[in-house]
Amino acid sequence: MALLEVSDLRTEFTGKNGTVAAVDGVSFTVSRGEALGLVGESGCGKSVTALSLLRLLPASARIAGGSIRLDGRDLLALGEREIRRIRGREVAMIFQDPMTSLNPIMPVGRQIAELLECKLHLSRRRARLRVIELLEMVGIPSPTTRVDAFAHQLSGGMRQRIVIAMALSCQPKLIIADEPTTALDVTIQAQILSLLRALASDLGTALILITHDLGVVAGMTQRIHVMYGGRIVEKATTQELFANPRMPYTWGLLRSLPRLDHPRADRLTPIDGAPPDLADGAAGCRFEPRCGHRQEICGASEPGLVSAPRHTIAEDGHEVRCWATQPDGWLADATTTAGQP
Ligand SMILES: Nc1ncnc2c1ncn2[C@@H]1O[C@H](COP(=O)(O)OP(=O)(O)OP(=O)(O)O)[C@@H](O)[C@H]1O
Repeated sequence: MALLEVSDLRTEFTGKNGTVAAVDGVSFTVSRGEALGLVGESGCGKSVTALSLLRLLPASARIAGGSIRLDGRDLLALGEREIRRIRGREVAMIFQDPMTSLNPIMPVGRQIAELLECKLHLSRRRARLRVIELLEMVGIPSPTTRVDAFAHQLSGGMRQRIVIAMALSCQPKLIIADEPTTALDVTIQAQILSLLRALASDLGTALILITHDLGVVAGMTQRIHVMYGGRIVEKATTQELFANPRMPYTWGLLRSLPRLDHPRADRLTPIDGAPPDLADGAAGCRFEPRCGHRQEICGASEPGLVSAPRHTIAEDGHEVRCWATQPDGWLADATTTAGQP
């Protein structure tokens, strides 16, 4: 049994202009200790998917369908007290801006200690000692001093290390990291990502890494799911996705990545057009208006997420939502468009 099983999840926002499904029919699993990347442009539904998992949605949103199972337990059926027990203790979240997770008027160490006292029932003294160990583990220099620092006295990278220590403090089974390094300098980003990867893998913690940047998940995850317009449009192992991407949207994401073999910045090609307006309820493939390979059927009806044809891929389990690259599609054999600006 997978650690996390998300099935046909649908999360809707209701506002003045009616109801839109920000997450629409999303299904995926995460195994124990596995790292999964959830990738796509801004607004494609990555964060809403993550917030749905822990039922941390804003008041204007609701989970309208599907199921979320953690270790076999249906998280959507739990009461508020029970889901609160799961947060932090079994599933922890790391957000983009560490300041959203840290209390500015409480020493950082005390914030982690409170979690340990409340969730693991450690005494105040034992919690403080454990916090110092955790700060050491995430590479905070002089942890016995820094334990009493306030968030504003630390750099952005140090704050994110504190947030990682907080996420790991109760030894959760799963960490969801939503753009954990976007707010940091590039050099610090790499340090924080490798720290997160090393700690999660040492401790056997599963990880869902959410990012708009395929480059970030390349070295961090075993599998990648690409999202577009509230849907998953491609699923594959990380190696397979980079070797044999099948969906034109994924090709676009890959073309917009800097590459060492194409050092000139002008070789980067952003994807033309804007993400879809989820309110317009178009019948076809959601990427159709921006796709350079579209044909009539693409605007008329939406393809399902199906296994890619075996002769064009190296691995089973590779799924794609695209008329063009399905077995009898007009790009059924095209595999080289990827990353070839
Ligand atoms: N507070 C909100 N009110 C109304 N609609 C929202 C709200 N938050 C998100 N949405 C809708 O959900 C969609 C998905 O948003 P989400 O934040 O999950 O995207 P994302 O892929 O995580 O992008 P980003 O990286 O910018 O956070 C948005 O395009 C928008 O339509």
